[in-house]
Amino acid sequence: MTSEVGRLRTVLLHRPGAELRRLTPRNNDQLLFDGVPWVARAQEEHDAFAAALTDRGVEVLHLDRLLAEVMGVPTARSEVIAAAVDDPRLGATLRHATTAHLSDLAPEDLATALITGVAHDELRGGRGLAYRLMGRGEFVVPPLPNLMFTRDSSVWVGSQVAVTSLAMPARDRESALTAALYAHHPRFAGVDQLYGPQLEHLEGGDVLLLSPGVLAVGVGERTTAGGAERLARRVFARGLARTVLVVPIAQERATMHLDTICTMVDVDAMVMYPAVAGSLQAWTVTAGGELPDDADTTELSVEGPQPFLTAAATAMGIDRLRVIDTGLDPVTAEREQWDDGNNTLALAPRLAVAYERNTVTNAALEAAGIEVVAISGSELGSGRGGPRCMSCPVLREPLPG
Ligand SMILES: NC(=[NH2+])NCCC[C@H](N)C(=O)O
Repeated sequence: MTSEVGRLRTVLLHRPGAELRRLTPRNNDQLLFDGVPWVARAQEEHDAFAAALTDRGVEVLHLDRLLAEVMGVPTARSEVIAAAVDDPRLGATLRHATTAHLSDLAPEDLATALITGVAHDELRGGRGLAYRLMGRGEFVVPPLPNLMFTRDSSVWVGSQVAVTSLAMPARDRESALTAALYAHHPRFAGVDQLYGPQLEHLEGGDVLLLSPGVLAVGVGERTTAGGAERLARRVFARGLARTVLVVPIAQERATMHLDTICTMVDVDAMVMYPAVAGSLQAWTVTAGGELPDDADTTELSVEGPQPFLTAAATAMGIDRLRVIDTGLDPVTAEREQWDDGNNTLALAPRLAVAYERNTVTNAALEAAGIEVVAISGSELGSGRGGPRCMSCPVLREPLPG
């Protein structure tokens, strides 16, 4: 995969399940939701999203199904169980009981438990001090309600996949699941892994494939400069890119990832939040010398900063990157940015999935010649993620020419 807009062939989604039923007004902030979604409706919305993709010829892979399939593989099981109990809250006795509980589960039930979490009263054989002191509403293994944002836990560059290292404690275990999937599922046999969960923080929502050979990586609340640096070294050494634009973004919830501010909708066009369009800067990172065998020691050349739009056009070898604004006036723009108006998923050049609620932005896209496939996201949106966050493209057709 070398672009954000080549015709989408295969995508990894996760239909939200019982893990969303774990959200309460007491835990939703910590679990990174802005409310308590109506789960059945969120599932309907997600089904409609998946149908919009399959109707247009996209193969949809489901993370939970692949995970259930891979939970029959002993090494995959032990890796994800180890990650689930690697939690200092547990202590040795509870860790042991939890390991035993999970190890006894059939593949499908294990996959469910890893995603939905294990509540205090669901643990068979729970005992010991940590267990007895734990409140009834607490989780021995916390749920993963953000798993539906498959964009963040892995990202493909070319034919390789980067299993990411998620920054927020509520999400860091997600990449243990994607790591197991890519390492052990026959569907991904032979795929090289470009990154790993123990490395510097890096999330897929911050990685944009601007054009073949050119990546933009947002650095802010989630991805660190260290993460961007390691990814850059690795993509250069493996010949997957020649330029990485490192783009600092405000460290706040509204702009948690670069893809909350801008996404590609055509080979030379982005939808972008106008409040930042003028001030966004980029550091241009390229390989600084010979490419050694050990990717992590590649010299880097760092230039800039420069206005992002200028740096991007230069790196992409085009005169100008066209920008379509989110909203029209600043208030509408702020509202539609918050509701993921910028977070579109391109199915092909000039064809993108967007939330229907962002009517002003969608009209601007249509006026600019971008066909919008509108989906509803009233419940899905409470997790603050749109069509791009909810999808991990696995295969796109190369761009013509
Ligand atoms: N690529 C994205 N913009 N992902 C959105 C993730 C939303 C999720 N609730 C979080 O806070 O992590």
